[in-house]
Amino acid sequence: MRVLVVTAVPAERDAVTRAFGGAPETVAVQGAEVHRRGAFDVLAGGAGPAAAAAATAFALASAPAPYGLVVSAGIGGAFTPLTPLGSPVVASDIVAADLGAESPEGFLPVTALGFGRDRFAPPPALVREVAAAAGAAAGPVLTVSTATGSAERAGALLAAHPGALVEAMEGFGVAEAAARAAVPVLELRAVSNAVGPRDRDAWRIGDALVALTDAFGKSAPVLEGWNRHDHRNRA
Ligand SMILES: O=C(O)c1cccc(C(=O)CC[C@H]2O[C@@H](n3cnc4c(=O)[nH]cnc43)[C@H](O)[C@@H]2O)c1
Repeated sequence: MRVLVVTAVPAERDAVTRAFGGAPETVAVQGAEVHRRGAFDVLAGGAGPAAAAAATAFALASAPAPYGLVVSAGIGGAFTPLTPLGSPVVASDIVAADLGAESPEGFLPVTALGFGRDRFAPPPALVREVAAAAGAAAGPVLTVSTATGSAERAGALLAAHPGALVEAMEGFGVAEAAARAAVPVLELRAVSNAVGPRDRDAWRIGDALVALTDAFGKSAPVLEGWNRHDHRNRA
């Protein structure tokens, strides 16, 4: 089965392809470049949910053979010390954390406004298998358009989304595009920083990219072998 992996930046894309060894083949697609290695096509689609959705939609629509799975991958910020720097996290839910409206009573998700959707659920059995293979924690991963930079904002996000493990900026965009193509989605992140007061010097991007490579190396057989029609893979 073919797997499309979408990252934000080339450094994350290269961390993913390193997991498969050797040099990837480079294939031009509309608006981007896919790095192909075996069953995996890896694409740096840009930062933020809009760029991620556009890149994923183009890649899905222009693929010569259909993809069976789309994975949003990269580094991310952790809400809790339970997922320390350099640890992998797989999303049980991909949540649009700031898509909605403010109100005097707090944040209202877009669904409370009567339209759209605010989350996607990857196949639970796939989440379990990837978490076990990669040694990853599983839990909600938030998609934000603005990276959190204060303790107040971190607290507000956790109040609105209890149990959130990580925030990043692309998962929900990738998931929207995948859903429209009726392809299952997964999000796999490696923790580069703690969510809270902005301290870019404290980000451990190198360690997170190494962890991302390791997580993909361990998950690749599960991802490649995933078959959503196989009864063993159902929730
Ligand atoms: O400067 C570099 O070498 C470098 C290498 C790889 C990645 C980066 C990024 O800046 C990636 C941006 C990407 O990371 C996600 N991210 C990471 N931490 C957070 C966070 O605390 N809040 C939100 N997003 C985060 C996000 O998906 C960005 O698109 C730099």
